[in-house]
Amino acid sequence: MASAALPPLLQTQPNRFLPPGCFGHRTIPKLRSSQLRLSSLRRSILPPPSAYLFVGKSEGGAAGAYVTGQASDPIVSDPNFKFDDSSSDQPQPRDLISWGLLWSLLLKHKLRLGVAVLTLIGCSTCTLSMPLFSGQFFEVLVGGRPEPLWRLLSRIGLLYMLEPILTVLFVVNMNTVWEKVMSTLRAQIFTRVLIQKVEFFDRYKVGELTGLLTSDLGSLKDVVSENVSRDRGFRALSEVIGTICILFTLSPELAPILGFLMLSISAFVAIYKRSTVPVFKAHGLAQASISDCVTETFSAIRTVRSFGGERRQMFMFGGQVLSFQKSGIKLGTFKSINESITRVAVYVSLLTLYCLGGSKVKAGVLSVGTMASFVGYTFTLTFAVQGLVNTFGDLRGSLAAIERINSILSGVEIDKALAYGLEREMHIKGIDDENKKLFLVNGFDDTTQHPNMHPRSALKSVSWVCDLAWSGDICLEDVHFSYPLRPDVGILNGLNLTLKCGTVTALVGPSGAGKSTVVQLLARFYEPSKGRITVAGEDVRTFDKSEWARVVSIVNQEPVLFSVSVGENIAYGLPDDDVSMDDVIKAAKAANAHDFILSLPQGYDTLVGERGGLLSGGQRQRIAIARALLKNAPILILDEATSALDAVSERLVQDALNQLMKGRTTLVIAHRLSTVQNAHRIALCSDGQIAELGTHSELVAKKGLYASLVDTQRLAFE
Ligand SMILES: Nc1ncnc2c1ncn2[C@@H]1O[C@H](COP(=O)(O)OP(=O)(O)OP(=O)(O)O)[C@@H](O)[C@H]1O
Repeated sequence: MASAALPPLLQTQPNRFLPPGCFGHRTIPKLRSSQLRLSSLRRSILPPPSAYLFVGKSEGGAAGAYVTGQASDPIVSDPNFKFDDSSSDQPQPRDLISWGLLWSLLLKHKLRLGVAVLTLIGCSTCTLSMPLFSGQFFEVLVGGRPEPLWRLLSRIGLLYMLEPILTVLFVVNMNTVWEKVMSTLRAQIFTRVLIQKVEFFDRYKVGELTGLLTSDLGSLKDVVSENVSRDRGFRALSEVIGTICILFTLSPELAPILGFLMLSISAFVAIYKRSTVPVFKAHGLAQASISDCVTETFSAIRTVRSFGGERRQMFMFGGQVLSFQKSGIKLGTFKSINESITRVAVYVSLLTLYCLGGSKVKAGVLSVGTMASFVGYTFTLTFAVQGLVNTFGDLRGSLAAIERINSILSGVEIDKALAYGLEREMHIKGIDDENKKLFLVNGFDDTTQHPNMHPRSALKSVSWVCDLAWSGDICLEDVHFSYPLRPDVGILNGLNLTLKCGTVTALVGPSGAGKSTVVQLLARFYEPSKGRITVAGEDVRTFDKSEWARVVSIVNQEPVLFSVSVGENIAYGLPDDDVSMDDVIKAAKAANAHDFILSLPQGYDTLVGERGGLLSGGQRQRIAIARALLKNAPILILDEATSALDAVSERLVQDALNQLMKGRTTLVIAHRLSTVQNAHRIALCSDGQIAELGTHSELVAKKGLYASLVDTQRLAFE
């Protein structure tokens, strides 16, 4: 099909294939006051403003043009386009968080940064002037300075007034800039995790990923927000530099003593820097495993209870707490050694200063005032150097956190078909608010920020995927597949299966045969390693994944609900649209869920608890069906959707499913063969292939594996 003949991506068109009673998401009216607001569920990630008109060239010379400003999607298709995710379009891994990136994010707040720098100079100048005024004060007292005392005191008073005002301005501005930078980083890292391939989530635990966004980014945040006080961070640095300059001006002979102090401390800091990295790293990892253990324990609390696993979980948690404690103590020891060495260096310097300076004052070479200033500056330097060392410690922790984030997220596991589709949508569905700006960062990530340069800009137009799915068969052609984490184990070995349009195909077979794997491939959580999946003859890889997600609905044994209200869970069927309450109720009625929802304490506003834990299995299932009804996708996958239910719930859910299946291309996976005997076709999957195919009676008559499975189940029932 030529892309030019395709309907524009944004064109609002009623779906001619909609079964009666279902809801086309393009035609849902705008949000009214009585409608659900889904702001808590909706998040947007948006493109660079510069990207509204561009022409790109994919790697390997595949040309692709993409003009988003015209509310259409004439993505030029390249007949030679290769669907190889693994080779040519893989960018070289590079650090996700780099100094360059942080700098470019900071520069987005030039004005505030400018104010922060000026106020930093101002308050540091005030601080640095104080010992000088103390010296003058002593000079006036001993009569070495002819200035009246009140004039000097009024100048000191002005200084004392200015310093806190400038400090407030510095802290507020610096903090605001950093908070904004951190929000952008958080949003970008969240997005980066979100668009990883599914195997990434097989590899990393939720706790580890949570740790990236909480503790790791937290330590990066602290490096500035915890270091804006007087004796830390930039102020400490400016005070160290300023103090040394003043000391050299006041007394070129005494200043080298303090210079030596600085050198020795800097040398220590350098050694400290090298030696504490592994300790910080271990500390961060220990913290991540604590959060991992907490997440796992509490999310599986019922399993823990039912097995009496509390003691085991306690010991597991205790072990992790102890290793966190161990690394924390080690870290503390490093810090204390550092502090002591700093202090020793300062005390030695002070003592030297008293000896040398005292003798110079006695000899009349140095005034009492200058000597008093010198002592004052030594203390200023003491605090500033200590603060600087602490800041270096925090910086070390942050560098270790950045290293952790980079080591997890700088790989090349981005699901490019998903990222590209998401990005393309963001070009179109702009939301002009602060939320959008969080994701609008030029140059943050090559893969997601420059769709014009993306090899996938050569993908064909996607706007007709829905039409194809409503009208064409789905074919799995010679599909081979191994899970990325177990590449040597072949799960599907040349599987061929056609899901005829608008009919129900059941996939049955022994446990481990690969039935759910077929579902994962149809949902495009993974792509086949060989062979292809087509819709009306088109390879599904020609469509971006976010568009494909709109045409496939999955209802499985354990539907996951979000911890929001019942209504919002149903409306999640169309997460990007404003869904009216009427449509939610219609979907709930069709799913046999309306009556029980009304009996809940707050009806559609009742919160369902974490993962829907406040509802029964059957209720959760019917809400999931209502959600799928609202989604109105042409392809429906039911993966053991009723297997966990009792007889009454099963009947209610089955009625709802019958409603949902009408007119859709449906794949049903079930162990209980009685639930699929009315399917138009039954495919028996064995060893990653379709071994038998036909209607129930055909397969029973064949007396093959299916017939023996039926017999086994009948015997078990009797
Ligand atoms: N994410 C994964 N990574 C690695 N291997 C996996 C993964 N998921 C499933 N497998 C393996 O793939 C094989 C097929 O699993 P699949 O879930 O498709 O079987 P099934 O036919 O649906 O089984 P059942 O009827 O018991 O649900 C199994 O051996 C399983 O261990």
